[in-house]
Amino acid sequence: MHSGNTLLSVRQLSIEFDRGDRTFEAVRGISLDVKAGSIVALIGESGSGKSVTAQAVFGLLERSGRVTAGEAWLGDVDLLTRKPGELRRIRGRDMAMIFQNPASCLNPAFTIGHQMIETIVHHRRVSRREARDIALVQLEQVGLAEPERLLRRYSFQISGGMCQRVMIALALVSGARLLIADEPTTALDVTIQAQILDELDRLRRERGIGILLITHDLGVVAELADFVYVMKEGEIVESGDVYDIFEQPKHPYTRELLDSRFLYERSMEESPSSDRRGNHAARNRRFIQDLRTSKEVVNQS
Ligand SMILES: Nc1ncnc2c1ncn2[C@@H]1O[C@H](COP(=O)(O)OP(=O)(O)OP(=O)(O)O)[C@@H](O)[C@H]1O
Ligand code: NI
Repeated sequence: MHSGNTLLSVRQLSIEFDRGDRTFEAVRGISLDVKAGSIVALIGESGSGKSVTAQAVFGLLERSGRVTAGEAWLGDVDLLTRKPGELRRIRGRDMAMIFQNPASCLNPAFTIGHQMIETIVHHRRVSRREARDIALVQLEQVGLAEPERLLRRYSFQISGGMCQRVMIALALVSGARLLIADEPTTALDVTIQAQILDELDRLRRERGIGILLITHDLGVVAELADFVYVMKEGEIVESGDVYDIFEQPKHPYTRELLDSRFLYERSMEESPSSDRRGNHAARNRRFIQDLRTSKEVVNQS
């Protein structure tokens, strides 16, 4: 599963913020890889440095922050050494990022259509008319009905789930190979969450896109991710195949993380009440075993 080629390779990345007269080291020498066609989860407690890592790779660190060491290779380009203009081009063409609050990334001053067509014209040598057709196809591909109508609407006129799909469509029109998703479903209700996650899974399978997924939802990690990195206080404390991480967490912090949350609320509802008194870790392990069995069945058929 991990034999595919590496899309993103982060090496020894360190990030610092100015805080008044002091500096704060938010990320300390982390390394991670994302391969084509895989979903790599970045998990860890709040404030551990997941989002700033994503922002640094994407070239969107706030002004008070800076990369003090390290490399981030996208193919044979070190993103951290590129000039802003060059980075913008790469960002549009080779990688895309979707955020927790999609509405904030779409511009409320322009229609969805305007923004999609601009993006397409910017990245491909096509006329606006052709760009419009591409936009329609792409919106349909991410499961949006009535794309014609959608093109005329503004971000504040559509639901969060639709907005997130538009963001994914926008990411795709540029032909991105790498997608960074920072808590892409946190702001959405459960049914819509599942649909968006299915969409990400499909992108990975059908387009071979590599996805770096930041999430607090360990159930999502168990179901979708191939590989997991665990962050704590700016460092990666453990990494491994998703099954290994869940079945045999080595670092006390990972164990704590697994103990602290039941992996999948749905299974919680399905399990008999006596089961609920068992400890989280045991139930999580059982959940992972079931998942592994069901995935193996799918792979064999
Ligand atoms: N602009 C900023 N200025 C100063 N410190 C910052 C800034 N942005 C982030 N930090 C600090 O960097 C650390 C890492 O933050 P980050 O947002 O990456 O955490 P996270 O792992 O994404 O947490 P969460 O799960 O809550 O999203 C935190 O201590 C945070 O306070
Ligand atoms: Ni974050």
